[in-house]
Formats: sequence, C-alpha cells, structure tokens
Amino acid sequence: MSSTVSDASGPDAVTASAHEAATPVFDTLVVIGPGLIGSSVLRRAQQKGTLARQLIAVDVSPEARARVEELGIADRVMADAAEAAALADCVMLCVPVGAMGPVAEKVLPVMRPGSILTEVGSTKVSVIEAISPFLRPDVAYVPAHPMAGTEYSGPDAGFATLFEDRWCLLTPLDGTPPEALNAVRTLWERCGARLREMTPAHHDRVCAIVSHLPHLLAFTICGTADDLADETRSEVLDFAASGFRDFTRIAASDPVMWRDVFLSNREALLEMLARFMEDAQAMARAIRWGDEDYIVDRIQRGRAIRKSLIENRQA
Ligand SMILES: NC(=O)c1ccc[n+]([C@@H]2O[C@H](COP(=O)([O-])OP(=O)(O)OC[C@H]3O[C@@H](n4cnc5c(N)ncnc54)[C@H](O)[C@@H]3O)[C@@H](O)[C@H]2O)c1
Ligand SMILES: O=C(O)C(=O)C[C@]1(C(=O)O)C=C[C@@H](O)C=C1
Repeated sequence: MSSTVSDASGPDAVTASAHEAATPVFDTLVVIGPGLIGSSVLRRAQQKGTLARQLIAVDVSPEARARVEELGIADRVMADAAEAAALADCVMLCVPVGAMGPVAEKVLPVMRPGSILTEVGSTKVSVIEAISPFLRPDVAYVPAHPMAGTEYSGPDAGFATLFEDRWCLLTPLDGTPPEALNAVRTLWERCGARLREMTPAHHDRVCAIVSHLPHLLAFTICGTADDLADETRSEVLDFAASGFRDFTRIAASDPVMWRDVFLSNREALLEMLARFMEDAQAMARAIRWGDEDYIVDRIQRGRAIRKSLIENRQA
C-alpha cells in the first residue's frame, strides 16, 4: 500500500492501495517520543522498510535523543517537534497521554496540508479532547492504541517484534477520512498487529478493565506488602514467590505514564474499580461463610480465561 500526500489538498488526497506491499506507507514518518512504543515503531520501520522512506525521531529529553542516535534507529533525530512535523506526511505522537495535547498544539499549525496526525495513547476520550481544539480540516487525525507493551520504558526498551500478533485498536472520529484511516491501519498491519475499530468511549471502558485496573491492583498490592514489611519489620517480601512476582512485573511500569493513564481515564477506571470491589466483597463473604461453590466457580472462571488466552496466543 502506498499513500501519497498532496501538498495542495486535504486528507482526501491520501491515496492507498492495499496490495503494493513493497511501497512504504509514508514518505516521512516523524515519531515524537521514541520510548518503548515509539522506538519499537522505528525499529520495525527500519527493519521492514515498508512503513516510511525517511524516519525522524523527536524527543524533549537530551538523553533519549542521544540514545536514539547511538542506536541508529532513525535517519534524523531532532529536538524541535514543530520543525520536524513540518517535514512529515505522518506525525505519530508516542508521548505520555498528559503530553498529547501540548505536543499537538505545537505540531498541528505547521503540519503539511494532507498529512496525518496519529497517536498511540493508552486512553482515547481525553486524548481526543486534548487534541481536538488544535485540529485543522486539512490534516487528518487517526487515534490508535497498540495493545502491546512491557514494564520497561525509553528508547532502549523497544523491539521490532513488539506488536506482532497483538491488537491495535483504532478509534476514528466522524470526520476521519477513510484514506487516512487506511494508511494508519496498513502501518500497524505492517508492524504485525491485528486491527479492530471501536468508539473512543468503548475503548476506554475495555482498557479500564483489561489494562488500567490490573495495573492499579499491581501497584496497590505491592504498596500494601511493602507497608506490611515496614510495619512488622519482617521479611515478607523475601518470601515472595511467583504469584507475587507476577504482580511486581506490572508494578515496575513507568510512574509518569501510569499517573497520566489513571487520571485521563478517571471515570471508566473508577467504575471498573467499584465493580471489582463489589466482587472482592462477594469473595470475602464466600470465604467468611465457607461458600465452597462460589469460591470454586470464581477460580474456575479465572482458569478458563487463562486457557482461552493461551489458545489465542495472547499469554
Ligand atoms: N508502555 C506501554 O505498555 C504502552 C502500550 C501502548 C501505548 N502506550 C502509550 O504510548 C505512549 C508512550 O508510552 P511509552 O511506554 O513508549 O513511554 P516511554 O516513557 O518509553 O517514552 C516516552 C518518550 O516520550 C518522551 N517525551 C515526553 N514528553 C515529551 C514531549 N513533550 N515532547 C517530546 N518527547 C516527549 C520521553 O522523553 C520518552 O522518551 C503513552 O501515551 C502510553 O500511554 C504505552
Ligand atoms: O505488558 C505490559 O506490561 C503492559 O503493560 C502492556 C499494556 C497492557 O496493560 O496490556 C499496557 C498499557 C497499554 O496501553 C497497552 C498494553
């Protein structure tokens, strides 16, 4: 698939053909925030050569820029987001969700007519709200969210196969031109991802239960265990075997990223947390009254979910 972007007309000028596998989707892809996600896209783009002809990385952090240079995963590394965005036919924001609005405000005024702005934020409603005031009719905006990651962050954490066999969720807006949506879809397909479209609100509810609440629980359980170790001055954490260790992997995730995710998906996350607490109360009641059937039923449901994820190569 190739997408050509006219300088003179709007996003409708982007043309795409799904079968031209060898032609890069974009001419110049600018990745703003080449951390775990952004540097994985760059690595994949470099490895395959079918995502973009030229790769530009932009980061506010001098250390991150130096590291991207050393790793050699972009053709150019720049400090000024606006200067880079003016060269692009696609700008991909890979910064923490709280920085999406301010970065969009910088880049949108200078983006070329007919170009595409996309982002990979873990939440969608509030990111779209933050970006929307700066949108222009001649630049297409395609919100996306690759459901892949690790507990590590920064340019060293990325790898080219991160998105393989993972979902990438697209939440197009009413005005998102189909050609632009198609170009972003092809980019993620070429990263190895499986694509699904949904509304931003549905996205946020789904991610609240399958991603944001599990992180909240992992951070909380680690904090509780740590408090207990302090209070009792005992070695509880020394005996943490694999059950607790599985939580600590998730709890090792980046604090800035997760602070932003929790605050920007506040409503859906609090709703899922309330439901979880009701279910946890029900489990507490079952344990108190010795309700063996309830306990076994809940555990069996957990096992069934794990089994189906393994069968679908998601675990
Ligand atoms: N980590 C995950 O598992 C995961 C998965 C899918 C989506 N996401 C989303 O992707 C985005 C990036 O996450 P990540 O894990 O790659 O983060 P990261 O911390 O690894 O990388 C973010 C990079 O953005 C840079 N940055 C921050 N503010 C900036 C600004 N204003 N201008 C330019 N650069 C800036 C940082 O210096 C850093 O290099 C977030 O929005 C996150 O919600 C994360
Ligand atoms: O695997 C992990 O460590 C992740 O945290 C990845 C994970 C997730 O919760 O599944 C985290 C945030 C994203 O927005 C998408 C994926």
